[in-house]
Amino acid sequence: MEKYYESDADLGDLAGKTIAVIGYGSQGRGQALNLKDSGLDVIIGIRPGKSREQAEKDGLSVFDVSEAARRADVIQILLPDENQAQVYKNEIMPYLSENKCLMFSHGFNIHYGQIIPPKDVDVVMVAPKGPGHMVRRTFEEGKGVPALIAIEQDYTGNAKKIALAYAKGIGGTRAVVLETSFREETETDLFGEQAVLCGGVTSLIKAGFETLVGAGYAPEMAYLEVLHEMKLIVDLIYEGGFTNMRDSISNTAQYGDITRGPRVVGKESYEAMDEILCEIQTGEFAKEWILENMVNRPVFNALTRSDEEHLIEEVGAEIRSMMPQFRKD
Ligand SMILES: NC(=O)C1=CN([C@@H]2O[C@H](COP(=O)(O)OP(=O)(O)OC[C@H]3O[C@@H](n4cnc5c(N)ncnc54)[C@H](OP(=O)(O)O)[C@@H]3O)[C@@H](O)[C@H]2O)C=CC1
Ligand SMILES: CC[C@](O)(C(C)=O)C(=O)O
Ligand SMILES: [Mg+2]
Ligand SMILES: [Mg+2]
Repeated sequence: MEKYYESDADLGDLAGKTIAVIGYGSQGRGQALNLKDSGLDVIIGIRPGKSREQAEKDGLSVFDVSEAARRADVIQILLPDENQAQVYKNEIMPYLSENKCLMFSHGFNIHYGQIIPPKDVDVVMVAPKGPGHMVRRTFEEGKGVPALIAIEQDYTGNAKKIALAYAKGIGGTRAVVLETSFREETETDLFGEQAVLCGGVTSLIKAGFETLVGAGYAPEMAYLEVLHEMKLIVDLIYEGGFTNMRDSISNTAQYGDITRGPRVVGKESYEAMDEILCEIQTGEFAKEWILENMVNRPVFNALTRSDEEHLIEEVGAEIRSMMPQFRKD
């Protein structure tokens, strides 16, 4: 894979260009503030509401989406994936004139054909591999979150330079920028969040918690054991891989880890992962998610509510309120 660092990217490639960040949520805010601090000309396209108020409070130039799209040379779409196609069609496409650059941080809408841009624009991706709040926090600490770039259309011949300059502007080249394709980013990102990072982890934590509480242990004990300590263990893996984590834990824990772990994530889990990946590759998941939004998200809402009401959330809120590190005041 091609890898890029600070010296491979030139902020000058965005000199004189206006970047419109469309949407001011997790990624929108993080990326826009970093771009501004990098000295680039950034404006925000957003509907009236909470996000718009926040962007104004942050001192950014704020416009309706269509006006921002009209003014911009680079249009970075950071709306929820499920809203992008409609906003694109009504408020962006009419202003997407020749030579502009259409940018994404996730390939869903391009890869699954929900947005089909005209041929006379660049279409690129700059996708930080981390939550938007961390994109901002890490940048403020003088570091960066790794990012992916992908080039879907290179009409101007400058698409890669623009993508690299943008990645530098948000701090990505301070870590590393990898070049991929829209397909590879979309499929791996969906798989990662469903099977491992979000779906896998929350299901694992819930299963451990329910097993301990079901066997009569105190919910507070179960929470500290399977949720609170999760971050401490994952931090060690993040910093230096499995070996680093295993250097830190007891030999008893390590023996339990390597002999019992594969029993928890066994054949059935591998089969489920294959199935989930297949649903992503065939577009079945994308179709399900698009249709779910068309009928006002009955499954999304019911399952979210049920998890919000889970005992682990109640116990967690109580325990965190006792710990100074979690107090917001
Ligand atoms: N969350 C993350 O960390 C990551 C996200 N991505 C990708 O980045 C993109 C943005 O995701 P994310 O940052 O999570 O999105 P959020 O849900 O956090 O924010 C979406 C923003 O879009 C605005 N918005 C929603 N609908 C409209 C509309 N119809 N017109 C105008 N503005 C609208 C929201 O404003 P309002 O307050 O008015 O609702 C909000 O400011 C997605 O493609 C996602 O896959 C990629 C990597 C990580
Ligand atoms: C892991 C979830 C994510 O893919 C991300 C923060 O990278 C997302 O879509 O939010
Ligand atoms: Mg992701
Ligand atoms: Mg994602």
